[in-house]
Amino acid sequence: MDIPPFPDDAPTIPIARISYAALLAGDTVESQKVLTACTTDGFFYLDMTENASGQELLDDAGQLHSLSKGLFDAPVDEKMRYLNDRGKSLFGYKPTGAVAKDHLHNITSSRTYPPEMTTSQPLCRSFTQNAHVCAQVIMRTLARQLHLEDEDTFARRADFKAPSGDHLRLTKKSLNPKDNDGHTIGLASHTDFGLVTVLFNWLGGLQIQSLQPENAGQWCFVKPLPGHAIINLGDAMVKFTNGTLKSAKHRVVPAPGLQATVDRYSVVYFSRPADEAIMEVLPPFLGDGTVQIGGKLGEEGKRYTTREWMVRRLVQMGH
Ligand SMILES: O=C(O)CCC(=O)C(=O)O
Ligand SMILES: [Fe+2]
Repeated sequence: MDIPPFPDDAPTIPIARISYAALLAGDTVESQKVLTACTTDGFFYLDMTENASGQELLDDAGQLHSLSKGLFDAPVDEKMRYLNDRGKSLFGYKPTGAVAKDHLHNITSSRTYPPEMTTSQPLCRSFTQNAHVCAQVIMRTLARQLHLEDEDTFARRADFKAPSGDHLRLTKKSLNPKDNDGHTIGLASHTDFGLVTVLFNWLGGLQIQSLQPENAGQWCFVKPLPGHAIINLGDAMVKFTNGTLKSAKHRVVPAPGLQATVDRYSVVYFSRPADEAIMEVLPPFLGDGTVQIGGKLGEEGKRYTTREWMVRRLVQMGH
């Protein structure tokens, strides 16, 4: 891939670098790094190059990157045929496109996707399957590190075969010279809603807020690292653990330096609890019974299923 270099002088955050192969092997030092990352920055790099399923995920992400270029280059009226049903569904075309795990794997009935997407179904299936496994490996690692009796406490709530809001999202952001003014935000500050997000991008632009004393609170870039995915947790993990784990705020701004002159794509898998899973603090985190974190909905006292909760979050975010 021919992309301009990430500039040396752009402020970056040195998030942890963790080996996927080591997590799969149950390495305790690497596993501890996951828990530390998920209680501090909320983001970490996962090295995908040392094991077969990681490498496959990396290769599939590269192919989806190429596929994205074709999909987004289609004329607008062609793309509008696959328009997302705003406010009702996550899937279909909008300036960002998304494909449901459930549609790809015949878990629920599908919708119309562009022909390129249909012919690439094996690729999308393989990517979503491997990304789901990766998300569950992170969830099991966290459960073990938190000394939960059941290491599937989180992962079980993300049963692959159960209908859920899990999806693959392909995004493209084109250069708009007037955006490159140092102020424009491509994707406003937000936290992801779900369990674990597995992100691949090739250009800078993603930012999180620094925790380093010398520049605390400053938005700094998460510089893309070849061969690595970027992993972060969503609000469902915060809710389940009563605030023990963190879903960090992040945003996307134009890529720094010369990188701003080329189109920016990202390939993301969002894992979420199954639609029917109850969004509540799990017993090991109840402590003296005080719910620390009510989510962002002021929902104290009401039990929502994940589907209800996600719909409310979508409305809240103006989707
Ligand atoms: O494009 C990126 O690097 C991040 C995208 C993101 O945060 C999101 O889609 O939720
Ligand atoms: Fe996000």
